[in-house]
Amino acid sequence: MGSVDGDSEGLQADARRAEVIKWISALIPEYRLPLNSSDEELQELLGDGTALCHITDTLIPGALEGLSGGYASSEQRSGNVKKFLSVVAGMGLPGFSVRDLEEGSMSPVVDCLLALRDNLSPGLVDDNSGDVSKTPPRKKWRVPEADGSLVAGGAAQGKTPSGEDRGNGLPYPKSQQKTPAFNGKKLREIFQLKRGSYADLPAAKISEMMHSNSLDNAPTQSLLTVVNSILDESIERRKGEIPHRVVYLLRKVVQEIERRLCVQAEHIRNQNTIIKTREEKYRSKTKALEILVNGTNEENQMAINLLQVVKEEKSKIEEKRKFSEQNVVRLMKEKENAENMIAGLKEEMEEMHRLHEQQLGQFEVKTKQMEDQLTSKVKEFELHVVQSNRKIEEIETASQLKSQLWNKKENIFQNYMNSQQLNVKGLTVSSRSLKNDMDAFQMKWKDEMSNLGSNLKCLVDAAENYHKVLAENQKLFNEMQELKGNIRVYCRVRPFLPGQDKKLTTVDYVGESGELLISNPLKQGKDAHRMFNFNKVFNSFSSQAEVFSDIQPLIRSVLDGFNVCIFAYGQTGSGKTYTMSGPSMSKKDWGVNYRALNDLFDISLSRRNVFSYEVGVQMVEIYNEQVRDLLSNNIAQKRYPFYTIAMLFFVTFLLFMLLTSEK
Ligand SMILES: Nc1ncnc2c1ncn2[C@@H]1O[C@H](COP(=O)(O)OP(=O)(O)OP(=O)(O)O)[C@@H](O)[C@H]1O
Repeated sequence: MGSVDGDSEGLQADARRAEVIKWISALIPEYRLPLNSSDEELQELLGDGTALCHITDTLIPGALEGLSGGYASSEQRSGNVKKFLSVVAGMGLPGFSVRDLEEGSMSPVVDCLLALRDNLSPGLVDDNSGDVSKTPPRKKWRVPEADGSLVAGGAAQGKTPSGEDRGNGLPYPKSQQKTPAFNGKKLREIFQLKRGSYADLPAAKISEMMHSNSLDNAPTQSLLTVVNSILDESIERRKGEIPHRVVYLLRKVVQEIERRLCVQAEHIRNQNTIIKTREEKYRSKTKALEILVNGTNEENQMAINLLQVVKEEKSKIEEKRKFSEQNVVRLMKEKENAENMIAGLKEEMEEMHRLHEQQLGQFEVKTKQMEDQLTSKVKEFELHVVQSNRKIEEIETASQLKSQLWNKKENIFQNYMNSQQLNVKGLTVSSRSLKNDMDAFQMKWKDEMSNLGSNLKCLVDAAENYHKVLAENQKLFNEMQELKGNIRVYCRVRPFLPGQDKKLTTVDYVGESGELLISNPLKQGKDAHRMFNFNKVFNSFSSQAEVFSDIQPLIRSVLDGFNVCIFAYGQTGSGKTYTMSGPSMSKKDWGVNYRALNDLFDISLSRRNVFSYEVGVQMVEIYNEQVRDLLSNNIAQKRYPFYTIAMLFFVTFLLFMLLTSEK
């Protein structure tokens, strides 16, 4: 029987564990486990307490936050499991020890969780009994006995109507905590009432209770017990009404609870302010520490720099030390050399001393000999002196005579020298003035030469530029001529000759742009008027100069190396000779030929410093297919044959007359 009992107990434990697993899976799907999971698997899920905290947080949001605040003891903060256990204990539910969970004895853990489920989420219980229609048991308000924190019977009940979080317990004044002695007698009586007896409370009793301060002094748990009891009673009675006085009592109790919750909320706000102030302080401290760290870094950097400088100094000192060591070695060598030298010098000195003494002996002997010689010579000299004195006297008298003579000569010479010096001075003055004149002349000459050089340079530059500009100008000019057209046709209308009828003109209109309208009165319609277009039409009043002005630019092109041909064409008497040569030799009447020659000479004259031109003339008349040289006086030579080669006509042996000027 014992083993059967054991098996049935095991089955019960499995079923309970499966229930717990099912509940957890329904509550938090991410913790889903197979229903037939073992104790070990459940232990693995719940072991670190995270899942337990998660479950608590889901069921009672904010319950764990309260525990980490000022209402939880230091032991309760140590771990997630302890937090969970503190909440469970606060709700008056059976708990388990941390060790149970650590050692894998899951039975008390399962019991605890099932109790929690029954207490907080009965809706999640899979009720197989079919009593689904039953009203789920109302979640009850309870106050944890250990720390006095208030725990709501459901997640939704953790909030006040204003949305303020009231999930945490209200701290009671010390005088009120777990001291039923403070509860009034009336209230104790009410708390001791059995279920179903609140409705029957006499109004006088309730009123008395309301007027006393028993509600203010009552612990929150007692107040909640009253609320729970009244609500339970109202549920049990179903449609039965709650007496008005009980409702009044209920409202009063609820108001008291709300007041306490408000006080608690205020307290939490104060705590928050304190925490923020502390946070602010910590921030400022952190900043100060950062500044300190920065300062330390700078000092470190300075120390490193100093170390660097010290290293450099050290290396310099090392170098100096090496240098001084080398110096010492060198000085030692020099000392040795000096000592050797001193020894050599000493030897030399001794040798010299010896030689000196020898020479001294020789000198003494020589001195004696010399003294003897000197005394004999002094005697000779004395004799000589006497003779000399005599001679000097003779010479002095002779010299006096000579000096008188020389003085006379000197005076004469002095006079001559003075006159010569005056002459020299005059010469010097004149040579100086000459020299100054020469210098001034040289300076002037130099200035003029330099001016001449700079002018010459300017001239050369100008000439170079002139050539360039001239070339450019010529190019542009000839391009312009080309643009105007290589072949141009001008028309000149001859005026009526004396005696001609002026009314018979056929020229109707002469346009500015070269249009010429000719009318023919003999014809009708379209043929009565004919329009001709030329480069330009000169009317009967156009002067010789006007006609030449349009041809003039081409003459310049000739001197720039271009070939130009100007010829007049027209019937007899139309004015060709008039236009090309002119009616007379007066300058005003000059035709194109004379004006062209005049221009050729003018331009060649203006360019004479740059170019030299030769101008020549040939004059030919072709009349009745006969060529005549108009410049030749020889009548026999006047006629020349045509040679026709490829449609070009060449005239040979023409007289070429070189011209020097237009005259
Ligand atoms: N523009 C003019 N103004 C005034 N008179 C003109 C003009 N043109 C021509 N004449 C005159 O017309 C006459 C004929 O001119 P011109 O001799 O020049 O003609 P031509 O064409 O040379 O004749 P030909 O072919 O026979 O030699 C001349 O008396 C001349 O003075």
